[in-house]
Amino acid sequence: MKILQSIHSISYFSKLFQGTLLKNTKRYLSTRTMRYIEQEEAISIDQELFNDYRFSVDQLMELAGLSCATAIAKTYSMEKVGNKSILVICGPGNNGGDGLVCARHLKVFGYKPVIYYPVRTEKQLYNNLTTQCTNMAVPFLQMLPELSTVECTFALIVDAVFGFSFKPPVREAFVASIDLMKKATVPVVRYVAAMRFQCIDQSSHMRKNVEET
Ligand SMILES: NC(=O)C1=CN([C@@H]2O[C@H](COP(=O)(O)OP(=O)(O)OC[C@H]3O[C@@H](n4cnc5c(N)ncnc54)[C@H](OP(=O)(O)O)[C@@H]3O)[C@@H](O)[C@H]2O)[C@@H](O)CC1
Repeated sequence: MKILQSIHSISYFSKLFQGTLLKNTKRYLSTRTMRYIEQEEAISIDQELFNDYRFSVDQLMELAGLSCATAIAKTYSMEKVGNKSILVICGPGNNGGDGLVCARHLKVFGYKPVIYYPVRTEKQLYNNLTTQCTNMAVPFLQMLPELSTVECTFALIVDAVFGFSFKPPVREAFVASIDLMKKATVPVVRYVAAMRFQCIDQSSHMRKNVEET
């Protein structure tokens, strides 16, 4: 599960978009060539943001979701997406929260996000985020759509399932979602891609890493 273990904290991206460079991040930005960072590095960047810079989870999550939605809008224009929807698959943790924020901003941008959020964690933060989506008419699916439905209904999938707290193996509730993303021919967007303002689609890289799960 290399790609999941190395998924960046979105808070990291947030800093980029806010033009703030923290000490732990400078070493990742020394050249224009970006790379994946490992799970522990992502955690330490987040710790720095929380402890030294006193950011709150809500703040970072908002920036994370907005950054991801912005990256999607830059990569997949409304013309490219056409009349199709965007499937946002959310996990039970903060990465899933990032996905909920991303969906809300996609809606504001004029896209048609649809959320699949199979395991809801009872926390005020997530409850608020789901309420915001509901009130903004972003639909929540009760069931994961079939692959054939995904192919004809959705322009892309946003993978907001796991972040750096993922521990293999994937539990039953998310096996079908991971499997769907492996099989789908529509692009699968991961947060890691936001860094370069381009999204990882069904490239061999992404596919290879997903298959490592
Ligand atoms: N730090 C921050 O505040 C911010 C972080 N940000 C983002 O959040 C990400 C880190 O967030 P996170 O720590 O909540 O972890 P994340 O991986 O999203 O979810 C953990 C959940 O998944 C579950 N789970 C684990 N393994 C599993 C498995 N095999 N199969 C099934 N379930 C499994 C696990 O369950 P548990 O093990 O606790 O029972 C728990 O419920 C980070 O990468 C970045 O994207 C931004 O929002 C900015 C603010």
